Amino acid sequence: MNIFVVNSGSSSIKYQLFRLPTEQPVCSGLVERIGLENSVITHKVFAGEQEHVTQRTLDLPDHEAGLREAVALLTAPEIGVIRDPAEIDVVGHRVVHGGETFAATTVITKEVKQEIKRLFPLAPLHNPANYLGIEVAEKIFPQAQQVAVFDTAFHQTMPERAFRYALPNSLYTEQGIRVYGFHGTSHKYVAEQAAQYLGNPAAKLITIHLGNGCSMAAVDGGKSIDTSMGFGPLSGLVMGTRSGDLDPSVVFHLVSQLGYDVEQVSNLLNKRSGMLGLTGASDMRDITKALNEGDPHAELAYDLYTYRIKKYIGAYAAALNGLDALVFTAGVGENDALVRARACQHLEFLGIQLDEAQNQLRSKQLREINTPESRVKVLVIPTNEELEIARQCRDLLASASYNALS
Ligand SMILES: Nc1ncnc2c1ncn2[C@@H]1O[C@H](COP(=O)(O)OP(=O)(O)O)[C@@H](O)[C@H]1O
Ligand SMILES: CC(=O)OP(=O)(O)O
Ligand SMILES: [Mg+2]
Repeated sequence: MNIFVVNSGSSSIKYQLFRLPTEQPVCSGLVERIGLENSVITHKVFAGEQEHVTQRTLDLPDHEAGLREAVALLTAPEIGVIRDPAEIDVVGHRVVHGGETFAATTVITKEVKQEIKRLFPLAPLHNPANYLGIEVAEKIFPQAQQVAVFDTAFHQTMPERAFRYALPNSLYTEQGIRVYGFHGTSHKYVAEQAAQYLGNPAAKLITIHLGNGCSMAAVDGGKSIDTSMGFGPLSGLVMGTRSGDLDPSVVFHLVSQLGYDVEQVSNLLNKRSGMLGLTGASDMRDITKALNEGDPHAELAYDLYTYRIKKYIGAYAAALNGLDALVFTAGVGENDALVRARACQHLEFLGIQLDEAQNQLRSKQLREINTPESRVKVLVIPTNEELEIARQCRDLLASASYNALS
């Protein structure tokens, strides 16, 4: 079974082609800096231990252009891994917001697409990109089964005290206003990897996903019990362009005193805040460069970003009533040693001791970056949302409920 997985992030598209039951991908790719100057597509084809890399710098104005470029490489005469798009049996899509409707992986129908569309206002940076990915994939792979895997699904195990807001009950019961949580596919994947590494399925973990969007989860025995994003992917940590936690009074002030309308508030908090608002750049590599050049805005932004992570570590250690490991993952979490060092600074009282030399080492493998004495393990685990999505597509299509339907 050929499963092509499409993960449309807010600034990137990641894709992998799996020929199941083999879990090693046939090829993978990353389209970065979509909508910015000099987008880059990096396409890797795997053959045993060998890896053939093609990289192109070009201007990709949107996700559609990015996905079309990826498919051109999939079928390219010399490096192509398929001859015809018809060889793809299943396209697995990451969909960020599934609301209350989707607690599990779902075959995409017209009704499912309508619901994903209805949720646009709750995830304005993501669901439109995910939806577009589905529409483009339906055109390119018309014979394939299209499947959606939702970021929100993993967090459905949260207890009510964690997922409810202190608002009138009817806003939850009638309008579905509650914490949903996001990046669930990534939190689930790295939490499983960590539990396996620790040899402890009951491990108490804090998973820290730092990409363009950032979130943390408290995971107890494989179940999410709390997470930092909420009704939409806007609350919690400081992100590339999103503010994270904010007193709603700021919104009242923007509207009543500064004349903002809803669209402008959403645009400000989703697209012009976070690291971009503080430094003028949203990509952490650009901010690190500014930091190294002594830019005071970059210094403050780093401080805010890492202090927020540290506060959530404290909160989740309390929520979990103990802690076995911290797990850093995603673009920033896997690569930025300074972020990890500052987020873990002065947490010795919680049993967290980072080993500075281990922290500096670069690797694409799971690694331990705590000192030997550290009571809590600090792990860097490369996330693999695409593999997790492929597994869920496989399980859904093999399930009795799917086969009863078809
Ligand atoms: N080597 C690196 N050092 C620091 N940050 C990095 C590095 N590589 C990637 N990043 C950062 O990771 C972020 C993107 O993470 P990613 O998980 O790919 O995001 P998304 O899936 O939300 O698009 C960007 O801020 C980028 O600068
Ligand atoms: C939900 C979310 O923030 O996703 P991303 O990190 O891909 O932007
Ligand atoms: Mg991502």
